[in-house]
Amino acid sequence: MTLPIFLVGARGCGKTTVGRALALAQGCQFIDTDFWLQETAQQTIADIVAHDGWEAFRARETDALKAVTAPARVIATGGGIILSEYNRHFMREKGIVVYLCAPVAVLADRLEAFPEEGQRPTLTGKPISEEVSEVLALRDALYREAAHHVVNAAQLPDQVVSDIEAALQLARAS
Ligand SMILES: Nc1ncnc2c1ncn2[C@@H]1O[C@H](COP(=O)(O)OP(=O)(O)OP(=O)(O)O)[C@@H](O)[C@H]1O
Ligand SMILES: O=C(O)C1=C[C@@H](O)[C@@H](O)[C@H](O)C1
Ligand SMILES: [Mg+2]
Repeated sequence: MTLPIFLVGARGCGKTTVGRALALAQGCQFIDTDFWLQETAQQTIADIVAHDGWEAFRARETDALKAVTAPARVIATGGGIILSEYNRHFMREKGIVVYLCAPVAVLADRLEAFPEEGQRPTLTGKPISEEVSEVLALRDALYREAAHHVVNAAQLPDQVVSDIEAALQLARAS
């Protein structure tokens, strides 16, 4: 049985982008909790948060995580999935968790270029660079706590995929 691979990390670290490429390289199915949740709800995340609040969104996110978890899948998660202790333990128990780690400046540049506000409503009400810095400072330790592997996500997507595959291979061999 091939364990599911969960990609975690900040908004803009490339979980969706790298996840698609990794799934292709591994011959696995690709699933994204944000996409699954929005499709199932027939609403954007911004609409869910505006109508029901962040707490309701977080509950739906845990439901999405549980629903999409299956063998032979690469699962791109939402940036805040690690806020829940339940989710952190669930991912570590059920599969292999990879933290795509990138510095604030790289994340902020990507999010400024591709804001996708329907999927990424503001978390703090502050400008992007300030928000990324503040949120990453709070979450970095949680991404690391959840992760079996940490990779440098500031590289080109193909290089990030190669680094993940190398980490998985090394772990399998040891
Ligand atoms: N390694 C990379 N190099 C250059 N650009 C990238 C890389 N990874 C992602 N990007 C770009 O950054 C933007 C955000 O990437 P992506 O949507 O994959 O991030 P994410 O981690 O899934 O974010 P979220 O947590 O909001 O779902 C995209 O427009 C993508 O093209
Ligand atoms: O970092 C976050 O808290 C979020 C990231 C996105 O992937 C979405 O899951 C949502 O906008 C929340
Ligand atoms: Mg994504």
